[in-house]
Amino acid sequence: MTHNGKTTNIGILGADGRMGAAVIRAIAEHPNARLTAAVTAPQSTELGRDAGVVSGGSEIGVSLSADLKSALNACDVLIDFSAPKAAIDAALILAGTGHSGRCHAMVSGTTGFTKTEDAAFEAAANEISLLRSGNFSPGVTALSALVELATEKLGRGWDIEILEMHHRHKVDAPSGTALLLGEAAAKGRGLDLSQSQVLSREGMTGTRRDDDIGFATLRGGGVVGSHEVRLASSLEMITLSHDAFDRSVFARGALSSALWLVDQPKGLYSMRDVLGF
Ligand SMILES: NC(=O)C1=CN([C@@H]2O[C@H](COP(=O)(O)OP(=O)(O)OC[C@H]3O[C@@H](n4cnc5c(N)ncnc54)[C@H](OP(=O)(O)O)[C@@H]3O)[C@@H](O)[C@H]2O)C=CC1
Ligand SMILES: O=C(O)C1=N[C@H](C(=O)O)C[C@H](O)C1
Repeated sequence: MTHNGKTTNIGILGADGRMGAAVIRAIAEHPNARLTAAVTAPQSTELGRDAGVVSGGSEIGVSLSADLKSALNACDVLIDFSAPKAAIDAALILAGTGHSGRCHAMVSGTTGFTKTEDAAFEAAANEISLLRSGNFSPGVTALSALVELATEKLGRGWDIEILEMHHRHKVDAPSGTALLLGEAAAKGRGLDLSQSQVLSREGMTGTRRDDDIGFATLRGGGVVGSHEVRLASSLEMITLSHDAFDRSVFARGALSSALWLVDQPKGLYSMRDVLGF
């Protein structure tokens, strides 16, 4: 992907988290991106420290701060890997009439939103350029297109089940990626995911309904992110799967998305728009 040689100023929300650190490292390696703001939670013990050092690299002259409004005056685009409340607060400030700062674009990878929170967050896209994805890896973006194609072509008679495994520190389930793949499967089959999803199973569940889309969640160790979509008929089964080996794959995808988004008009975008799937 080309970036027409200009330098884009980037702010990161969730700067001292696992993904925040990975994004800061990715920015440091990119010739057309510059970190200009690093925001974390008010209670963080890292406040005031240099963002480059906190991310495990060398000093870059940007201190970690809890001042989101100042950060939004210092960047062209905000990359968010934090928590649902923090992400929604940032989107509301950006979209609000009181915001006159330079930033009018936000890339968000935060997961774990309720349906109500999803709607509140995405409403910001009426005023700003907002790109969100449950997974910024090119591989998962391709996988979601493959899942949609397979479920569309195979049609009924193939049961859809989605399995995910993540590290022991993850706080939400099912993962944003599992839900994204569920949306793709539902779209291909012509279903509404909110009507079809079975997010977990326990006890006397009864038999499976034809249009169920089942989810299963595993947590353990340092697993970066593994997903499987199983399509099972009575005679055979297809397994479409993806494994992320390193968080840098998400960080680089989010950064490419941010460099793409700054040139887009306001609206809601996904990784599939960035990669042309
Ligand atoms: N879409 C994708 O490709 C990917 C998405 N994710 C998602 O990104 C999110 C973050 O993941 P990860 O980095 O592993 O989690 P971490 O817990 O390591 O990081 C989250 C960071 O956000 C900070 N934070 C919390 N509240 C606020 C706030 N109000 N303002 C500013 N910062 C805040 C936390 O600070 P503190 O610790 O002090 O609370 C922490 O530094 C999760 O939702 C995860 O699912 C993760 C990987 C890839
Ligand atoms: O929390 C994580 O780590 C990840 N979260 C995202 C998700 O919820 O799918 C993406 C990735 O799988 C890692």
